[in-house]
Amino acid sequence: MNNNVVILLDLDGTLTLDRNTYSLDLEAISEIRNIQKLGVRVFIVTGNSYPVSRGLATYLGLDGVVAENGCVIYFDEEESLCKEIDSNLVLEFERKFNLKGSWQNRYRRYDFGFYPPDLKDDMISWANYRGLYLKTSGYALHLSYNDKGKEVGVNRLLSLLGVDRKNVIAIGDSLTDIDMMKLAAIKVAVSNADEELKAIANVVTKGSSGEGVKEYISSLANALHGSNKRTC
Ligand SMILES: O=C(O)COP(=O)(O)O
Ligand SMILES: [Mg+2]
Repeated sequence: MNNNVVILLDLDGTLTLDRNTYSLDLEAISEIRNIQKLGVRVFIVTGNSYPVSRGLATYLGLDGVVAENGCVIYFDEEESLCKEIDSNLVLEFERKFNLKGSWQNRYRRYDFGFYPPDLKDDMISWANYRGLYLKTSGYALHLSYNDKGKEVGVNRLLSLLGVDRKNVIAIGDSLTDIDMMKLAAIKVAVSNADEELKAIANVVTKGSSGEGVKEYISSLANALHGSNKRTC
């Protein structure tokens, strides 16, 4: 059994049917179930809030989560890793740039989401002047004190897991996945991913979003099946 391979899986735009929907790709989830039977552990690594991410991981039978773009992790225990943003500052940003706050913001403490997702220079300047950082996932703008994004939570998770980086696979679709790719030996971008992510990936799937996840995980399962047969 291969119990030291870890998959870090982005959610929106990766495990979903496409980058313009929140509907999950059920065939990709079925492939995840199969590869977990081979001892591979799968974690959701997302910009979504902790309750949403942990709830989803629980019901999908995944091994844990990194939520709020790296600021909260759950693996056996919950850990918070970033500086909280004062709610008045969140409101000031939302009003100043006439944005719509994510419905999940009431469940967030460190990384807040806003729509539309388009980054503007004046927003970045406003944020940086206050020691804050602004990123876009393509789904939403994200404001936080964490400049390293998902890398912060993934770094902590991997140290808790004690896995070697060579056994870490990361799969994503957007700019906010670039940070976590630094900690993975295999960097997978789905075919409809942002160009900047594809540029640093060492695998680009043929399929888009969930189709790409299904394609990659199915090929990985076949490879692990083959290696398990050889070692029996
Ligand atoms: O929360 C978002 O904006 C997108 O979430 P993701 O990191 O799962 O793509
Ligand atoms: Mg995404």
